[in-house]
Amino acid sequence: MLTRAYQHSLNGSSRPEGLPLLEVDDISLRFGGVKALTNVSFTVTQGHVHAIIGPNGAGKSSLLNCISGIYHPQEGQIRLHTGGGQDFRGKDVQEGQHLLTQLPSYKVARLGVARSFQNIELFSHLSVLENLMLGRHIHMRHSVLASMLWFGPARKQEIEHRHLVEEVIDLLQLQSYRHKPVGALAYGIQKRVELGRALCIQPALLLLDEPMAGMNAEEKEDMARYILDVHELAGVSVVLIEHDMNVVMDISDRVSVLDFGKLIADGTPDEVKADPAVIEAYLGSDTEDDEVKDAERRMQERTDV
Ligand SMILES: Nc1ncnc2c1ncn2[C@@H]1O[C@H](COP(=O)(O)OP(=O)(O)OP(=O)(O)O)[C@@H](O)[C@H]1O
Repeated sequence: MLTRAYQHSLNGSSRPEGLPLLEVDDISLRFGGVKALTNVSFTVTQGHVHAIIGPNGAGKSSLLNCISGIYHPQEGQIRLHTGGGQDFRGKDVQEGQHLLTQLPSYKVARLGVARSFQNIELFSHLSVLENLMLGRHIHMRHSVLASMLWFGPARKQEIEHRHLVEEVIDLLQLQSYRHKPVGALAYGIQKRVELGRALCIQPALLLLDEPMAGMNAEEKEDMARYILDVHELAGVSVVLIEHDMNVVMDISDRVSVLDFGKLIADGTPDEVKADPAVIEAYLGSDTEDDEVKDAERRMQERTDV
């Protein structure tokens, strides 16, 4: 629940809602003989929560790594669309597109593609506030040293960033943990801090890799609510990998399904739930023999180069 009016927009994209924000266009990624992704295409729309689901080893993390510039697919393109609206300062931004597949990960991050990882990647000895402030470094013009010395423009900059960070703390209800070292917090709270740090970037697109992994039912429910707040109140577009189908179906606008590196379905949660290919991928064949044969067949398909 929001407790006050926010001065800063946390959404770093100026694309009007409903327009394509990210286009994954026919990408294929191989590791030696293993086809991690084969001819995968789909579009993420501005203002959507877009889930990527699939059984273990389906290629979900590889796909997220391709979007964030950690992996570079051998074939295909990923385009991030910018502009065509007003940025968070109210300035008109011309429409343009960036080929993420040609950029190293730090340049993809500078375009506002923020991500969280399956394992918590926070500085455990630093406080919640310090971890969140680190999420702002991408926007800081003055050096960390100048900020530490706390003079002139560096001080002004620090105060401005601190305001935004306080709004993220408020949105994610982290007030009571502000000065606690992250390592001392419960797992579910640490995952929330990680979400907060990604949000402090003012992302154009937020990539979340299994934000609810390892959580109990109550923690999952909380996290789902915070993701919805990030989406509905802050207007941030989200790409989410998640194993819990109930959560995915509840909070997603669109779902893409991978199986053995191929896109087998792409649609609304209801369309995907009713898709026979998805049901087969999740439930497998009727008998144990069929299951083994099916797994062998699909593994063979995947390693045929
Ligand atoms: N760096 C790598 N080197 C070699 N093979 C890799 C690498 N990264 C992924 N793979 C392979 O690519 C395939 C897809 O793996 P990926 O981790 O993307 O799947 P996933 O759907 O995220 O799985 P999970 O749900 O278990 O996290 C697997 O066969 C995996 O072993």
